[in-house]
Amino acid sequence: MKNSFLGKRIRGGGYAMKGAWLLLRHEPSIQVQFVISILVCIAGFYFDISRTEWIFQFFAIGMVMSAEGLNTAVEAIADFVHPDFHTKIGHIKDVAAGAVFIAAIIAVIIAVLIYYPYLS
Ligand SMILES: Nc1ncnc2c1ncn2[C@@H]1O[C@H](COP(=O)(O)OP(=O)(O)OP(=O)(O)O)[C@@H](O)[C@H]1O
Repeated sequence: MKNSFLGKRIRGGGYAMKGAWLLLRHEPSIQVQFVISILVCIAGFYFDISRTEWIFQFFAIGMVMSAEGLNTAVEAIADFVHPDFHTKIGHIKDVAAGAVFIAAIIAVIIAVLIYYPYLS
């Protein structure tokens, strides 16, 4: 079982859950995004948004938090392979942060499209 296909998949899932817990426990940006996610979910229940709106909302939350997690991993790799200042490392980190920025902008647009009709 330990080295079977299923055993490896289950172990991989365990490592992934450990990684998600580490992000939530130690990354301030992920913690902020998690709190914002809870708040928009409360807003979703309050305004009784539709099933489709919930799908887009969860998609936006997943997109931003996944991008942030990958950005954290890129930053950690960059600092590990090259702890000193280097323009290339700066460029790599900026690009990774840019991916989070794009996801966040799209999430804000989705939030406006969902909640504007309920607020106007
Ligand atoms: N080793 C480096 N060499 C060159 N520029 C760097 C280096 N480290 C950071 N920078 C620059 O500083 C910016 C911020 O990097 P940093 O690693 O501090 O990320 P951060 O966004 O502050 O994330 P966190 O708060 O999670 O540490 C980078 O986007 C990059 O422009």
